[in-house]
Amino acid sequence: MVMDVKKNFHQTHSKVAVITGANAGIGFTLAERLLKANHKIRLCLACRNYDKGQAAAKALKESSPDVDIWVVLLDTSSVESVYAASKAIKERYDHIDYLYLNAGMMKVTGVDWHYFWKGLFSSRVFFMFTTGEGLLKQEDNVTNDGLQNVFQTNVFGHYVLIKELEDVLGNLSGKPDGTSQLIWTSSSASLEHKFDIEDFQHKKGNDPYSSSKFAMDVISVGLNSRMNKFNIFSHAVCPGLVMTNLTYGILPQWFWTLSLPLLWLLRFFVPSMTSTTDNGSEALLWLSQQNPSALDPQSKFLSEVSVLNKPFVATKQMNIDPDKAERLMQELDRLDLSLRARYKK
Ligand SMILES: NC(=O)C1=CN([C@@H]2O[C@H](COP(=O)(O)OP(=O)(O)OC[C@H]3O[C@@H](n4cnc5c(N)ncnc54)[C@H](OP(=O)(O)O)[C@@H]3O)[C@@H](O)[C@H]2O)C=CC1
Ligand SMILES: CC(C)CCC[C@@H](C)[C@H]1CC[C@H]2C3=C(CC[C@]12C)[C@@]1(C)CCC(=O)[C@@H](C)[C@@H]1CC3
Repeated sequence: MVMDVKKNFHQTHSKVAVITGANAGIGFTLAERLLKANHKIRLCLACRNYDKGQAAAKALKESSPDVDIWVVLLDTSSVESVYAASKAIKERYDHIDYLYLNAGMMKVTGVDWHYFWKGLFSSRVFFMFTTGEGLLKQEDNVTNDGLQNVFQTNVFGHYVLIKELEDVLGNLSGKPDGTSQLIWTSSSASLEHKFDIEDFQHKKGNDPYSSSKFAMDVISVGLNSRMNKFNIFSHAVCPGLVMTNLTYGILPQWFWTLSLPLLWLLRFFVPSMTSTTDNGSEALLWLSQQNPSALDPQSKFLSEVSVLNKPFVATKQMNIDPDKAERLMQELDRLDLSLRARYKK
C-alpha cells in the first residue's frame, strides 16, 4: 500500500509567534495565552533586557516545561539592535506565523487634574476615559539614532523589523501556502488630529503617544495594500485601559488599585476599561485564531469587557486613506535607507 505522505505546510509546521515587549504586561500574558491555546507553538520573546526576557521564559516554562521558547535581545529604539535581532530570528525560524508588534512606551510627567475634574462633569467624559486625551503631560527625547524616542520605539523600530523579516513572512518565506499576521498593539488613544504627516515623528507636538499609535494604524492599512498579495496581513488592536508598568508610570500602583472599583463601575458605559492583562490581550489572541484574509484591512480590533468581567472582541472601522498610508510608508522607507547608509547595512 502506498501512503500519501505529502502534507501541506499548514499540517506539518508548528506555528511560530514572535512578540516584542514580551517580558511584561500585555505581551507576557499574550505569550501565556498563546501557549495555553496551542502548546506546540514556538515562541520568540523579543525583549530589550535579556535578564527580564529569560525570567519571563522561565516563568512560562513553569506551567509548560516542554515548550519551545527562545529569547532574543531587541531594542526597538535602536536600528542596529533591530538588524541584529532580525538576523538571529531568521537563523532560527524559516517562517513566522504571528509577528506581534507590541513593545511600547510613553513618558508621562504629570496628570492635568484640573482638566480631569472639568471633563468628569462634561459631555466628553466617556471620550476622556477612552482616549485619555488632554489629561497627560508627556515628554519625549531623541534616541542615539537621532529620532524621536516614542516614534522610534513604538513605530519605526517595528517597521524596520518587518522589513528585515520579510523573507520569513507569508509566501516570501518560500512556502507557497505560508501565511503571516502582523499584529500591532495600538490604542484607543490613537487620534488622527494628533498626527501630522509633515511631522510624523511628532517633534513639535505635545502628544507623541497618540501620534505614534495613529501612525501604527496608518501603517497597518498601508502594509495590507502592499503585502496581502504575499499572504501577509496586518491588523491593529486596542487592548483598552490595562494595569501594567505603562499605567504605573502614570500614577502609582496603589492609586490604580484603589481606583479599580470605579474603573469597574465605568464598564457600564466604557467597555474599554479592561483593567487586567488577560482581558486586554483578548483581541490579540483572538486574531491569531482567525483567517486573516477574511478580515477587513480597515478594521481595528478592540479588547472590551462586560460589566460581569467577561472579555469580548469588538471591531471599529478606521477609514484610513490608503494613499495617505502609502505616503507615510514612503517617508519611513526614506528614513530607513538613510539609517542603513549610516550603519553601512
Ligand atoms: N496598558 C494600557 O492601558 C495600554 C497599553 N497599550 C500598548 O500595549 C503595549 C504593551 O504595553 P503594556 O503591556 O501596557 O506595558 P508594559 O510597560 O508592561 O510593557 C511594555 C513592554 O514593551 C517593552 N519595551 C519598551 N520599550 C522598548 C524598547 N525600546 N525595545 C523593546 N521593548 C521595549 C517593555 O520592556 P521593559 O520591561 O524592558 O521596559 C515591556 O516589555 C504598548 O505598545 C502600549 O502602548 C495600548 C493601550 C492601552
Ligand atoms: C481612574 C482615576 C480615578 C483617574 C485617572 C485619570 C487618568 C490618569 C486616566 C483616565 C483615562 C486613562 C487613560 C490612559 C492613561 C490614564 C488615564 C488618562 C491611557 C492614555 C493609557 C494608554 C493608552 O493606550 C490609552 C488607551 C489609555 C486611555 C485612558
